[in-house]
Amino acid sequence: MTSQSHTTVVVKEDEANVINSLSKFIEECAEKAVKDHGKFYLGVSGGSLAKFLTKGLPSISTDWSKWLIFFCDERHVDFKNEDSTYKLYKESLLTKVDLKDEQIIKINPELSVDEAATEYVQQMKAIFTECDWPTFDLLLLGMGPDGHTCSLFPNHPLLSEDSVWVAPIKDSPKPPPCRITMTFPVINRAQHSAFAACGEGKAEMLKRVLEGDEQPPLPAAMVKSATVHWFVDKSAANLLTKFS
Ligand SMILES: O=C(O)[C@H](O)[C@@H](O)[C@H](O)[C@H](O)COP(=O)(O)O
Repeated sequence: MTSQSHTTVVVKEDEANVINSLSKFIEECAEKAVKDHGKFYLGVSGGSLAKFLTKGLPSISTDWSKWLIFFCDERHVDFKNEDSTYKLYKESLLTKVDLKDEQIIKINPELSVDEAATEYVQQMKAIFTECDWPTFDLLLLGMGPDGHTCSLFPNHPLLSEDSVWVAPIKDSPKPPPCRITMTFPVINRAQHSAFAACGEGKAEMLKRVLEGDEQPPLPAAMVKSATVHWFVDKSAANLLTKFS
C-alpha cells in the first residue's frame, strides 16, 4: 500500500486541553463518517488513552447509536480483571453515554489467545463484509515509552505481519503478556489515526517518533493512515523542534 500519509501535531497546554481537542476531533470524525456511510467505525486503545476518552467523550454531541467500537488491541484477560481494557470502557464510558454494550466489539477471553484473535477477525468480517481489509474511520492510539502502539512492540515479528487483520501476541513486554492486536495493514488503511500522549515521560520517545528517522522505524512511527493526528501536551512536546 503506497498511499500518502499526512501528519499533524497539536500541542496543548495540559492534559485537560489535550482531552478537549481530541474529543472535538473525534466528534467531527463521527459526524463526517455518519454523513458519509451511516456509521462511525472506531478503534480504541487502552492505557492512558482510555482514561482520556472516558473523561472527554461524555461531553461530545453525537448520535451514539451509529457508533461501532473495536479494540486496536486488547489484553487477553477475563472481563473482571483490572487489566481488561473493555472493563475500563464498560465501567467508565458505557455508564455515561447512550452506547449499548453490543456496540463494543469484544474479544472472547474464554478462548485461547490464538483462537480469540481468529474469532475477533470473524466478528470484524461480519461487519466489514466483502472487504479484503477493514476500513476504520478513526483509530485512537497510544504510544508507549518504548515507542510501541497497539500491542505492536519494537523489533517484534508482528511489525511485519501483513496477512491477518488481528494477531495474537503472547510475549508482550508490557504486561499482561497475552493480547490481541490489529496489524499494520489494518491500521494503515484507516482514514484517520489519532494519538494522544501526555507527560514528560513521553517526550524522549515523541521526539524520536516525530523527528527521528530511525531504522528499523519505531512502531508508532510506522502508523501511516491517510491522516495521523497527534494530540500532545507541552510536557510531552518539550523536546520537539519542528512542532510547537
Ligand atoms: O492496552 C494497551 O496497553 C494499549 O493499547 C497500549 O498500546 C497503550 O496505548 C500504550 O501502552 C500507551 O499506554 P500509556 O499511554 O498508558 O503509556
